[in-house]
Amino acid sequence: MGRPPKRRLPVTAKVAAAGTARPAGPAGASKKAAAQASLKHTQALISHFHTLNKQLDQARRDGRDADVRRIEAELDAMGGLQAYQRASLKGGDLRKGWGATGKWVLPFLRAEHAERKVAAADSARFRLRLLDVGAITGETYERHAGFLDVTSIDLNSQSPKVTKQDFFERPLPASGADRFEIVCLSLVVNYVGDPAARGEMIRHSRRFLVPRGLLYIVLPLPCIANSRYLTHEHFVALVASLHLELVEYHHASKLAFYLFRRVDAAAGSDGDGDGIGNGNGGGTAGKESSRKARPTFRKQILREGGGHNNFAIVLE
Ligand SMILES: C[S@@+](CC[C@H](N)C(=O)[O-])C[C@H]1O[C@@H](n2cnc3c(N)ncnc32)[C@H](O)[C@@H]1O
Repeated sequence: MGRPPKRRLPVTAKVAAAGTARPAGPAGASKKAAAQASLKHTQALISHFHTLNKQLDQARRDGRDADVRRIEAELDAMGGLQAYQRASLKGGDLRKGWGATGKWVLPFLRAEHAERKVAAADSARFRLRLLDVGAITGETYERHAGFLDVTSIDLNSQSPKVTKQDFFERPLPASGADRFEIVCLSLVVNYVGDPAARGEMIRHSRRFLVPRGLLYIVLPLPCIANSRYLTHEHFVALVASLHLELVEYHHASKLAFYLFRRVDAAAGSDGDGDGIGNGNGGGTAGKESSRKARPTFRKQILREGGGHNNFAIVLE
C-alpha cells in the first residue's frame, strides 16, 4: 500500500508557528530534531484549528446548525481557543522568542514617537498609545513601555494584562481620548475565517486611529505572495481604499509586514471610509452617497493556475 498523500496545511497556519524562523545553530542534532518535531506538531494543531474555524464560519453563514454544533464540539474537544493560543505562543517561542512580530515595526514607532512628542502638551511624559488586537499574553510590546502606552485585547485573554474583548465589539471612540496612535493586527486578520469579516476588521481598525495614526498588519507571507485571490498590489489598493496609505512594507521569509497611515479625505471627496466621521471626536454617520462611491474589493482570481492558496480579503 502506498503512503497516504501528504496533507497540505492551510496558508494561515503554516507560518503562524514557523514565523521568521532561521536555520538552527550548532545545537545538538537530537535537540534540533526534537524542536523540529515540536514545531511540526504545533503547526499541525494550528492548521487544524484554522480549518475548523473557517468551516465554522461557513456553516454559520449557510445556517447549517447541525454542522455548527458538530464543529464547535470538535473545537471544544481540541481544547478550544486556549489550545490554539498555547500553540501560537509555542510557535512564537520556537522561532525567535515572543515578540518577533513586533520587532520590525519598532524603528517606525520610535520615529513616530519622536515626531509626535514635539507637539505634545507634556512632551517629557508623552507616550504613543498602541492598541494590540489579538495580544494573547500582552508581552509583545511590554519592554517598550517607556515610549508606548499599550492597550491589549484578545478574544481569549491569557493574562491579566490583556482585556478579554472581541475587537468587533469594542465601543467606538467617544472622543480623541479613546483613539490610538497605532493599532496592531499581527497575525489576527488571517485568524478570521470569513473574507468579508477580514476586510471589516481592517475598516474597523481605522475607526480607532487618531488623524495620521498608524495601522500595523502582519500576515503569513503566502497570504500575499501565493494566494489565488490576493496580491501585494491588490492588498495595498484595498487598504488604501479605506484611506490608509502605505508607509512601508517588508516581506520576510515567512511573514509579510505592512505599515499604513490614516489619511483623511479632502472635503467634498468620497468620505473617509470609517463611517464615523474623521475628527478626534465621536462618530457621526458617513453620508450614504459617499459610501456608495467607495470601491468594493470582491473575491476574484488574480493568480491563475494551480498551487495557490485560497486566502482572500473582501471589502463590501
Ligand atoms: C495567532 S494569534 C496572534 C498573536 C500575536 N498577535 C502575534 O503577532 O503573534 C491570533 C490571536 O488573535 C485573537 N483574535 C482573533 N480575532 C479577534 C477579535 N475579533 N478580537 C480580539 N482578538 C481576536 C485570537 O484570540 C488569538 O489569540
